[in-house]
Amino acid sequence: MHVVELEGVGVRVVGKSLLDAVDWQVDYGDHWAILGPNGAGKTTLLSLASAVRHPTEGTVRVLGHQLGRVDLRELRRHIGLVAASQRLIDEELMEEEGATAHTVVLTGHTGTSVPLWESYGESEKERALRLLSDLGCKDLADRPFRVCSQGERARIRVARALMADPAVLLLDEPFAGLDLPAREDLIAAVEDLATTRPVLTTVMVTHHLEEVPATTTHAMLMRDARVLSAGPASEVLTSENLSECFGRPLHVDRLDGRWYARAVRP
Ligand SMILES: Nc1ncnc2c1ncn2[C@@H]1O[C@H](COP(=O)(O)OP(=O)(O)OP(=O)(O)O)[C@@H](O)[C@H]1O
Repeated sequence: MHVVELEGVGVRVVGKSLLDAVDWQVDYGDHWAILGPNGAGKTTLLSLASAVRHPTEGTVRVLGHQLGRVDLRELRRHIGLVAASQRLIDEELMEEEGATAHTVVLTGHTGTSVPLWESYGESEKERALRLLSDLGCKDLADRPFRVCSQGERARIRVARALMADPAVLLLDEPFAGLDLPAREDLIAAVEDLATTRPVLTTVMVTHHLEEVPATTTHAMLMRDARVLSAGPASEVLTSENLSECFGRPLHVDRLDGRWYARAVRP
């Protein structure tokens, strides 16, 4: 069984194809990075993998369950999603209520945007603290989420997503708006997760090759609603493939396991 499996998948809205003829398999313990220009279809792909939407055609299976034949809410309990689009809905309430970072992580246990205190025992409270510590933000436990920096919030969000002990963690542009140290802290935290949780599968959407963690095992390049290339990261993230994907000559370097891209000068 695959964690995520797409066969001949298309997603269409009136007059527009958001995904076209996509085949994809994610296995347990894989760490995928998905790259592509704006509008390529990356977020649409994640919305299928996170059981948020159905395909217009083809088959999507997540954790062995075919979308369309399963209770999506039940399935979503096993999927950790950190997406910019969720932020406004989930976090505004908690900010207004003055919730601490620890409380925000606890709400991941119930999958709610307000804390349900009767559902949290000592073991959940300790687990939330441990997750904050795993993400390198132990000292933030009692700090109001409202005052946490963007970089701290990004790591708290990952801790919250892990609170439900998901089989797969989906990260949609987790580095958006982070400065360099905050970006590097989050990359280090994601790399640590790959070491400390070998069975956790991750899929990350990002715009920048520099943000791809060294622990990434597989990559997909998307363009115009289609998959341009997908497979082992070292085979996919080449100068030739990246140049085709972003539509200009790029040179790709690899250093200490990370990837870097720059434009080829004429
Ligand atoms: N409901 C919709 N109706 C019409 N067009 C849509 C709809 N949802 C998405 N799109 C369009 O489909 C395309 C793919 O969107 P998607 O968000 O998947 O791209 P993306 O690769 O994540 O882009 P970005 O890097 O800019 O976030 C975009 O051009 C977007 O405007």
